[in-house]
Amino acid sequence: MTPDVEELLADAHVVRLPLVTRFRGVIEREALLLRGPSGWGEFSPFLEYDDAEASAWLAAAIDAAWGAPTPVLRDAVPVNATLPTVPVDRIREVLERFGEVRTVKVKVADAREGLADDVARVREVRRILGAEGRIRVDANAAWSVDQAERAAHALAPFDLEYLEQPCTTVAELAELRERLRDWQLPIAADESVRKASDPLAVARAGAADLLVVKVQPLGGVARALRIVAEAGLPAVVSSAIDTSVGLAMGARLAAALPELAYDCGLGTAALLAADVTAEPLRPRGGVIAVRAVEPDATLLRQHAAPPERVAWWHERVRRCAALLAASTLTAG
Ligand SMILES: O=C(O)CCC(=O)C1=CC=C[C@@H](O)[C@@H]1C(=O)O
Ligand SMILES: [Mg+2]
Repeated sequence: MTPDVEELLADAHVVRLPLVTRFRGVIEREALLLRGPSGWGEFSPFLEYDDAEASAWLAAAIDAAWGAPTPVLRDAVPVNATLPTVPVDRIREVLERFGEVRTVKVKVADAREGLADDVARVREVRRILGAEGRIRVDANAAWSVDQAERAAHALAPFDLEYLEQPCTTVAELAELRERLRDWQLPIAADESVRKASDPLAVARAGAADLLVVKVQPLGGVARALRIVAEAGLPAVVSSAIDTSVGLAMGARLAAALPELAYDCGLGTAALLAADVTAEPLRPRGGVIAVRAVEPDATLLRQHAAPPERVAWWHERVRRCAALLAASTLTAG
């Protein structure tokens, strides 16, 4: 059932949550939460995204709040810690927020820094985790093929689990994968899946060893499951720095995947200084639970975005809903 826009906005709440540290250049996260007959959904495309891109995120929120829930195969999902580009002396404090995790994703290739900063951060994470820990790095498409190859060499002593979206294009990823063939350093595709007009192109080109999948940009759990199945590659479910409502959507996807070989990037409630529920989906013992999340009315009020931002989000929902009505994305 596809609700009309008035139904979508009938029980919608716009929140603005502080982060504990800068991430993607922001220190606050805005999200619109909406309630339908199946529960709560989150609509939180980043502010700079255009309506065409944001409308897939709305389809995911509608799927969560109005759709039939997908059957799940597990009740907990192992997660990684996510380390933003903080100075080395803050690493321990940020990682402690995630509790006991065996895997850390380190953000690298920040435009304000150089490779030496990335190496220093990864070295410190390896020191903290010990030899058994797993470390992956995420360059958010910032490197050229040469830069990525150089970084792979510089980071080799720290035994990386994989390199996430080192370069922008599928062709670049394919070339890098070829150059790293003897290194046994897998390449994960993130932006090449979630921002691509064809999310399967990267798999078809043999340009990645695994996919990072996010429920909102892929248009919902069912659509993400189909993409993973058709790609035929291992998948890591990750958040978009969601509130606990969005993380519950991610946990449902992770819990529905037939195989889950990697820890998922769903521990990010630990990066929020506030959440919409008194029981956030924060990692405990290296996992998050697979369960529904009900926002707390007091917290929704306490973290309500200013009226002009609420109006902005409502308009965005209206425009995206119009786009969805004209497309086939909500058809399943
Ligand atoms: O995967 C994780 O560990 C957490 C999520 C995460 O890193 C991201 C969430 C949202 C936007 C992105 O910049 C970033 C990513 O690229 O994976
Ligand atoms: Mg990424």
